[in-house]
Amino acid sequence: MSKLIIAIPSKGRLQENTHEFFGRAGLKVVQPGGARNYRGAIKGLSDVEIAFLSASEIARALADGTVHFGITGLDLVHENITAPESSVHIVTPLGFGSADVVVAVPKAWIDVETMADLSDVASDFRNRHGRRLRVATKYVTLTRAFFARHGIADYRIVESAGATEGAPAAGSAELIVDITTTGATLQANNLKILPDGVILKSQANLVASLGADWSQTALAAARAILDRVAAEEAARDVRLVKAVVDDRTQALRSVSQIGALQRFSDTPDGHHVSVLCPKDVVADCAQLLIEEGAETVTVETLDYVFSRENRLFAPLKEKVGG
Ligand SMILES: Nc1ncnc2c1ncn2[C@@H]1O[C@H](COP(=O)(O)OP(=O)(O)OP(=O)(O)O)[C@@H](O)[C@H]1O
Ligand SMILES: O=P(O)(O)OC[C@H]1O[C@H](OP(=O)(O)OP(=O)(O)O)[C@H](O)[C@@H]1O
Ligand SMILES: [Mg+2]
Repeated sequence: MSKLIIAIPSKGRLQENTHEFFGRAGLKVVQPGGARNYRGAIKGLSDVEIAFLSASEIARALADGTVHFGITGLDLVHENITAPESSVHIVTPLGFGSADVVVAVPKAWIDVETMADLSDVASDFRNRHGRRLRVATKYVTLTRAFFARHGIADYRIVESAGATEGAPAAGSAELIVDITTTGATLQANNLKILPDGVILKSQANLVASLGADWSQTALAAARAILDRVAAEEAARDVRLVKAVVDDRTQALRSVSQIGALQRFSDTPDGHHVSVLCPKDVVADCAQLLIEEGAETVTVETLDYVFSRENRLFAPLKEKVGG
């Protein structure tokens, strides 16, 4: 009878967008215990519990199986979870929290343009100074794996909890691996990204834990949540187009040729058409319907498009059984 537990960021960059994401799906997150209470609920879904954690704690909770779903950055999934493929399932990217984990070196290193150049510098550095090149980062796991892939072994990691970009100027490291969005912080610290040194392109994701207790209750609640999320995502890409035409069958045939247009509903009179049209070809669709005799074509934005098949739930169910 265990409830579905969803971990969402309690603070930081992902918090606001996460609330917007739930809001769009028609899900209202409530904190009955007040803003400082770290447990919450979703209005109307009694089998769901919300855990408010920091983005990096969410990645660890997913790995441990103490929560079923979590919203966190892909960077934190790969940094904090030892074998992500076997312990979590990515349900869907969420379109916010975009940032790249990158290798950045001082701009003054004009001879270093690639990871191969960095590899040469690392060997030289050791020979010349009798100590290893220092890389400041909080992405220890990602850095080790990436440097190994580039055959770089002559370096040492200096763990940095914050203000990593300041390390080279402060003399505590020669280069850094850090997260960047606008590049403003790197720029301000006279650092440049190595073009082939982009380790990971991250964004916020809805992630499921494979190790959580997926009871029938939890699975049913997951389905209810993912139905709404999938329905909202599907609605964003289409418009409902309506018209009265000379010949319905003929008109449907015509508009079905301009892309993934699906027939939406049947009407008995043979003249009304109402179709779901990909939003970027709406004007073409309207034109075709006018050619098929329509005087007026109306276009509506939809809130949700629910389907029998849920493209988000099916792959999850496959993995967690049930
Ligand atoms: N410009 C950015 N700088 C840092 N993180 C960003 C940026 N843009 C998006 N993010 C994402 O935000 C997430 C980190 O958010 P945040 O710093 O709030 O959490 P945290 O690191 O868990 O918190 P704390 O640093 O207090 O432990 C990461 O997944 C990261 O990819
Ligand atoms: O490329 P930019 O757009 O400049 O963003 C990147 C910077 O933003 C983040 O720091 P944040 O301000 O979140 O502080 P933090 O180090 O305490 O997380 C991150 O750690 C970088 O320092
Ligand atoms: Mg942070």
